[in-house]
Amino acid sequence: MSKPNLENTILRSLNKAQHRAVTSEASTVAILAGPGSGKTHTLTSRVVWLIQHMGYRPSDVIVATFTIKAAREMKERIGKLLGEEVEKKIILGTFHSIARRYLSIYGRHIGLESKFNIADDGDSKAIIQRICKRLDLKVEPSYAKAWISKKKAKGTPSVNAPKGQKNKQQEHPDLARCFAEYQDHLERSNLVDFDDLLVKCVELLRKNPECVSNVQTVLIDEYQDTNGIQYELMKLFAQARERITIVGDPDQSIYGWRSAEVRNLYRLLREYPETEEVSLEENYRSSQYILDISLQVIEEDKNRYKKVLRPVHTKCTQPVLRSLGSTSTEGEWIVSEIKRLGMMFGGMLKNEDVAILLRSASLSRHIESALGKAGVAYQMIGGKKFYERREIKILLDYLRAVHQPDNNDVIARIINVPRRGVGDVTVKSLLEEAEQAKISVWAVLCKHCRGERRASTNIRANMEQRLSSGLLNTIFTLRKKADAITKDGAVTLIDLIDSLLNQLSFKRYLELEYPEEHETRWANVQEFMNLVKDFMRDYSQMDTEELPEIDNVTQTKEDDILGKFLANVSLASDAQRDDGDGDKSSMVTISTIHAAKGLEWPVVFVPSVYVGSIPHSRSEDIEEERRLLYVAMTRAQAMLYLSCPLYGPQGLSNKVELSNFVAPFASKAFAARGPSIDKKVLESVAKILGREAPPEKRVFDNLPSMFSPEDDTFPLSPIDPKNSDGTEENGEQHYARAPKRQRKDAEKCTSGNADQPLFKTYSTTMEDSSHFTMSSLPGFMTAGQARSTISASLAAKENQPSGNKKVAKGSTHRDSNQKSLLGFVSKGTGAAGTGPPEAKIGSSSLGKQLQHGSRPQASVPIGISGRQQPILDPALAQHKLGVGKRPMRPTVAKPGQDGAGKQYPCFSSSPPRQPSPEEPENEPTKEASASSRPAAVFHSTTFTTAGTRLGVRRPVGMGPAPSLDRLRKPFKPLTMNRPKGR
Ligand SMILES: Nc1ncnc2c1ncn2[C@@H]1O[C@H](COP(=O)(O)OP(=O)(O)OP(=O)(O)O)[C@@H](O)[C@H]1O
Repeated sequence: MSKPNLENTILRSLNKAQHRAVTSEASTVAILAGPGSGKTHTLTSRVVWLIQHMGYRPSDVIVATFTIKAAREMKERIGKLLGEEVEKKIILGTFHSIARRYLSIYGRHIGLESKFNIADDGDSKAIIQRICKRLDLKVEPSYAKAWISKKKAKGTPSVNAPKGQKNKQQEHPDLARCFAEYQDHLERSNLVDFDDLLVKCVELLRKNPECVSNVQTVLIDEYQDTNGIQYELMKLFAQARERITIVGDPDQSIYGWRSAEVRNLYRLLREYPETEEVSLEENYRSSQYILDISLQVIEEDKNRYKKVLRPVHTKCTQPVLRSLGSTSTEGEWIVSEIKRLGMMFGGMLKNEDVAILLRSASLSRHIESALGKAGVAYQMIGGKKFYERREIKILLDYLRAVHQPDNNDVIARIINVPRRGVGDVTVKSLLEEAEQAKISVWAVLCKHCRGERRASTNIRANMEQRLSSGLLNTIFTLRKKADAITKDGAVTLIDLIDSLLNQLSFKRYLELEYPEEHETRWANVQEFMNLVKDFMRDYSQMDTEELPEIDNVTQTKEDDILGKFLANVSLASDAQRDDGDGDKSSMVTISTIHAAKGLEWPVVFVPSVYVGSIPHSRSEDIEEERRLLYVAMTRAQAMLYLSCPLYGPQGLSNKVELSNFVAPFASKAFAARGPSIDKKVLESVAKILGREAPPEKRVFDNLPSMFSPEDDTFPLSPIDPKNSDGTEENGEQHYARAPKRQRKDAEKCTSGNADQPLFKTYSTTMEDSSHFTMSSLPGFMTAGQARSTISASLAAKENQPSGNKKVAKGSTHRDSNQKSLLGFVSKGTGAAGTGPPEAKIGSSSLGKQLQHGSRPQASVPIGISGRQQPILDPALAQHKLGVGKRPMRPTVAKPGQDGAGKQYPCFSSSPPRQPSPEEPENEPTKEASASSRPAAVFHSTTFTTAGTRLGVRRPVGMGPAPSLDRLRKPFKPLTMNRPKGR
């Protein structure tokens, strides 16, 4: 590309403020702007401008980024504009990589050999542990390591010469001693740790400014996250000409725990008073709704550096704050919403367009398991998949060994965990010995410990002793316990794992092995316990897995609970495994919020927005937590979903409250459920993403049968089991899972109080089938319904009045307060008003509503007190739909009706009917629309009956596929009116 052309290309892609920043001739330029305002874009353009237009040599330009990913992306963008040859000459990378480059070339000047090695985190930890032990220092090695690192990161004068500077440390004198010894060790070994890369580079450039005498300009990305030593380094890089450009956003400073200093911004403006400040005020990333709501969150921080941020995009859809009953329901809802969006956007939104951003990696388990169950591929950024985390792997290995000790690999992995002084050589010789004797390693160990085999040279007697008192005893004890596990719960899997944790002193083990992150790892262990609890609850209902008995074929009763648990885990982790060669682009991204910085996705979910999660219970800086939520929300381009369960991962003992960062405006600013997707939404999302909206016909044609186009599969007001019937025990069952036996649950529900929404606020055509004439169609009845119908039919023949009598089993008499099917038809009567109100999400409502398990259950009309009740009113029992009769055209909305009613993309199992002029009041009200459901699903019976093939079809006479707008016409009950509120 020729020079003027390139300049044009660059400048054309910029708005006015960006243009000013890119072409500024000031020595120091500070671009301070909000998320999505094009800071990175501007910085990249400035690099190109300075090289192309100002004629700087690429090798005289330093560009420092915060992450390797950001460096890579910037290289790519610059490479495209200037060519790879030019791009390669630019000194572009993270602070650490740039520092390493200088040290390897000029390190000799400060006594550093050019071939120095880098001590990684593990090396540093081991060195410090050895020092503390050797010198008997009275400090925790982990604390000492963190202390040393902090000292270095701050860039204090002591960092270069810690030895002998006794007055610098207020803390324990042993810390200073440890620091000095550690530094001494690194120097003797020609090692440089991560912090030293920066510290030594500062030392080099202070003493030898000529090393950077060529540097024309220095540009820094994500400036708000630089720490003290990085600030010093920036100044030293730029010392020859003092030309610096920084881009940053104080609202996105989220690395305080890594000694990042927001104060560096003020320091820069103070030390370089001539700095030209440019603010970028247009947000190109997010919809207006997303931006507005994110700003509401951050503006609560009254001490922040205020900036203007205007959306360039339209409102699009209102961000969602969804209330769910439990963390597992939350995971399931996210998956259902991802799938719904995929379908309703006709393939325009794919899995790779979705990110689930978590405050802490330990929250990922429910999400991972829901995605795994649904077969949705995902990738993790900023954290390992749950089952791959070290602490979880160890526990699973132990359980596997307990279950099947002859598994050599497992024994080899745990033989020295926790440390038992068994090295690789011993393990190798054990494996060889086992192989020669053709027995398992476990058997070899047992023989050694019983004295039946002589210790080989490598397996010394004292080691045998250690193994027998450690590994062998642990496994033996646990095996006994595992054998005692029974389904009745006298000894449970939880007891077994508790005992395992005790035997291994696992918490202590994590503290010693992972001094800096033992709390997170222990949180994962607790999460693992929750997983086991979930499994145990499910297990008690696992009778469905039994196979029917066959004559003369003996069955073995499967009561191996541990085995079943391990098999479940293996299957789940297999579903979660990255397919190495698979198409990574079709994966949903799960990321920590920290790791999502600087990135963007069309759709973003932020689960577990509750106090304790965000703000995090262990965080010391509440405003940094607020900024984290802000960063998460502003990653979203078109659609943003926040969610909050009633209870945290520990279940009923862990009731949570909506995060105070969103609570004050939750009810006004957020929608309570995912948006309806119509043509307008399709087009506005497409516009934001710069994509082509799919034709409506394609969307429509591809909707599968039994598909609900609305976010209505989960209740808007989840039932709080602790409030539902007063007994926590029941609640626990309720909360844990949607009970398998829906009848039982329905019975429970009928005894609730009318103030609380005992029923789910959603339903499907299938579940409400008993309210439709469809129930009377052949092949669409349960046995119970059939029995009731027959009885009802007989009763109708006898023309018996329903009366007020109590209903006996099998009787066709209705209870006095039970509405007949016709009762539902008559307007304003019956169950109207007893249904739950539309959920209002807010601090007051969240967590107070009742929660109803995780999956839809059959709803039962209020007043029907048990399964014996007739499902159909006698008068209607004889009502038949003529077989083969074509369903009529669904109700067409009248002009002036808004879209608040129900949508109609597919067909109900019930035949549609023509609008009736007598029934204007029966139009669903806004309230009713939440609880009535879209006629979005249909049953294959519809098609069988109508003599059509399976699949989404338009009824005869409907003409071409309706547009999505058309589909959004208010739902009208098809053959009868249902009371409001249901
Ligand atoms: N002038 C512009 N016109 C159109 N799109 C732009 C413009 N400037 C930036 N963008 C687009 O806006 C989005 C956000 O840009 P960028 O990532 O540079 O923002 P940022 O300020 O660095 O965001 P964050 O601080 O959140 O990381 C990108 O998709 C980018 O291509």
